[in-house]
Amino acid sequence: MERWVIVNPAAGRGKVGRLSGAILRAARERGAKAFLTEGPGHATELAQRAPEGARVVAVGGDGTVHEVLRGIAGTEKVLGVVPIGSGNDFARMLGLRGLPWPLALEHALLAPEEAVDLCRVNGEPFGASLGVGFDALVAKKALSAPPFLRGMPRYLYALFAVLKELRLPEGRLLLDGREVYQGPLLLLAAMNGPAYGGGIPIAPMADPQDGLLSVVLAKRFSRPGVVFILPRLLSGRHLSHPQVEAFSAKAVELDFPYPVPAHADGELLPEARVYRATVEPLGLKVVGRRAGAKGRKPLLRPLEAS
Ligand SMILES: Nc1ncnc2c1ncn2[C@@H]1O[C@H](COP(=O)(O)OP(=O)(O)OP(=O)(O)O)[C@@H](O)[C@H]1O
Repeated sequence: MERWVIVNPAAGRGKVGRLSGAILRAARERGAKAFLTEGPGHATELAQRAPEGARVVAVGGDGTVHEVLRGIAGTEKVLGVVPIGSGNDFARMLGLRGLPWPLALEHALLAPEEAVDLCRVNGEPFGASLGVGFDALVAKKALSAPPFLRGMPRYLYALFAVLKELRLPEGRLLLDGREVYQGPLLLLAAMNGPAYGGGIPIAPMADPQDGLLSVVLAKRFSRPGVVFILPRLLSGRHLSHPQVEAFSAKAVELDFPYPVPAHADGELLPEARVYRATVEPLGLKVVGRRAGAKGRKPLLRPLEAS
């Protein structure tokens, strides 16, 4: 089996760039082909070029994983991850965080494969998360924040800028073809894993092997309402809020009277009026780690057992 390692030097706010020489060397010493990405979209091209059945390891954060996933979804290639990004929610979903990179690389290259659900939105694959509405608006606003703001201050700036001009769209939500909501909508998250945005536990109940999307709907919120729910969201206590509802479904359709921003795995999608998300149960081969994690109940069944 061929092993390809795709390293994004821009991930982890430059950390991957500083380590890239050592990572490429370590990968090649273990018999893998190793590549540095040259810009956005390159990881997808490289992953597409890997031969059928290859193991393709993404070194970086969720953006890198997302790009590699776009290149391998629907094939027999296996996705491995060395999480060194600023957001590592896909790795978190697989129980892969906390290993120093040399061990994470060793694991990604050599550990047995498992399978998780493969999700798509408007045809585009995603690994851990889809967010429509407020959180995507904040991510979009962060792109145009003053350049001297970085990390958390950049997101706080974007959050308050979006809050200032908050206007909730009217949304209509259908789950498995049945309308479950029509009205003002702050955000909708359709999740394969429990967290997005670098560990925000928006859907603590999500299980990447249940063949379902875990859906969290935040309905009518005022500006102070958004500010007050944030600490509850950060500690996973938001689901009992009267304007928040949780569901699970195989198919999610959300439509609006005008285009509303959305992100998949933290990457902004082309803005659309209608978002349709689906799940292919256990449709993605990955190298996970939950089964072996210390003191943890195994959550990912080995491929043979499914
Ligand atoms: N060589 C490159 N130069 C600049 N950007 C690149 C390069 N290769 C990939 N990228 C882009 O880097 C972005 C960030 O990657 P990733 O999300 O993996 O890292 P991160 O540290 O979690 O970053 P962020 O927190 O900004 O999402 C991706 O959107 C990807 O398109």
